[in-house]
Amino acid sequence: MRWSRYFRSKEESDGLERVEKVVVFGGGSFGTAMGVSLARQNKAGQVTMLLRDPYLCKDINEQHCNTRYLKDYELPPNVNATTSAAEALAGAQFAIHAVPVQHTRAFLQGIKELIPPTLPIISVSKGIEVTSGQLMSEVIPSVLGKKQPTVYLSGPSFAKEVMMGRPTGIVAASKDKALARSVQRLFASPDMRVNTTTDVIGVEICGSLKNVLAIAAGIVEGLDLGPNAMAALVAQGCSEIRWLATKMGAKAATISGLSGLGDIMLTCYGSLSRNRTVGVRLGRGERLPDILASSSQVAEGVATAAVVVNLARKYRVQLPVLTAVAQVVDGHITAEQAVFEIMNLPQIEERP
Ligand SMILES: NC(=O)c1ccc[n+]([C@@H]2O[C@H](COP(=O)([O-])OP(=O)(O)OC[C@H]3O[C@@H](n4cnc5c(N)ncnc54)[C@H](O)[C@@H]3O)[C@@H](O)[C@H]2O)c1
Ligand SMILES: O=P(O)(O)OC[C@H](O)CO
Repeated sequence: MRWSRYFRSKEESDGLERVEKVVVFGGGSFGTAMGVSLARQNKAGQVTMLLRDPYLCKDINEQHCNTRYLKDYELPPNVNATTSAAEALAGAQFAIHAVPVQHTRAFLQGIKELIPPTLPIISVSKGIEVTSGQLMSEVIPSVLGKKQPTVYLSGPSFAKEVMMGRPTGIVAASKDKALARSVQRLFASPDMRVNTTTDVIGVEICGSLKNVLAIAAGIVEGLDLGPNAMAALVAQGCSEIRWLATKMGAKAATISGLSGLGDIMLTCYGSLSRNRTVGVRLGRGERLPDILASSSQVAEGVATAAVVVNLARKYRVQLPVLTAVAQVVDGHITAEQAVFEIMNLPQIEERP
């Protein structure tokens, strides 16, 4: 028997019963994209997005378009939106959490009384909370309780590519292997492959730090330093992420997998990356407040960069590239000064 037929028959034998409803927290580009991915396959009878903006709700419900974040794409008819958490959560069997990390705690605290304790939360948010230094796998349980089922989705996945139905590979990380497999079956499609892992820390720290490295990659692009410099920078950044992630308990397979190397390559080299774009504009001399004010979309690496400095200190790891991003983002040094300082660090032996 061909392996593909074997695995297909196995999946079909224990396939997920069709999900009647999925709620999406956060009606931005990725929450929309992942909800649409389910709605298109009719894997979820109804996808309801919980938004704050009643006007955007109206556009989604009447024009079938997320006119603010994905205006060029039509939404399937089984995607709707509401500003009512009670309405959004009613009957939902999974929740996709796509609210930016820095706003997650307040958001969840505002609706936690309405969230059933057995509702699986599938977090797609990538970053580290500045106020606590916590990953999403710490923030969500700290608000909803440690028994709330949670899965953390990460990997090389631009929202627009998902909306276009282009092949995408991601990782579903959970300590609950059966839950990770359920989420794998929920999102798996001819357009989306979903690996599973129990290495939640590894998936989360890689997904968070790659955003910081992408800002550095953008700076190299913005300064027009060329492909040699870009390759050297990304390689150094990969080492720094490996050193820190390993110290934090990440598995090597995760670091070299989709949520690590895969997402690093996509975000550092992919022009769709918001984090990379922030770096490009910093490299061209724009001020960070002007850059952030000009976009309605989040670049999680800007906030996460500040936390990297504390993590480097806590785990006693030298992270010259990742910490330089924090200094540029804070305005302590310019992009040019960051490059000068890194290039003039002592010449060293390659570290494992
Ligand atoms: N866009 C992508 O390609 C992509 C891919 C993978 C993962 N992600 C991650 O998904 C998360 C969401 O990113 P996005 O791209 O959808 O962001 P976005 O900027 O497109 O949208 C953010 C959404 O969060 C909402 N929001 C902001 N502050 C809020 C608050 N205080 N309370 C409630 N809602 C609030 C906004 O209204 C908006 O709907 C991020 O952590 C991002 O790193 C994004
Ligand atoms: O646009 P970015 O930089 O937030 O990256 C989006 C996704 O995380 C890519 O995997």
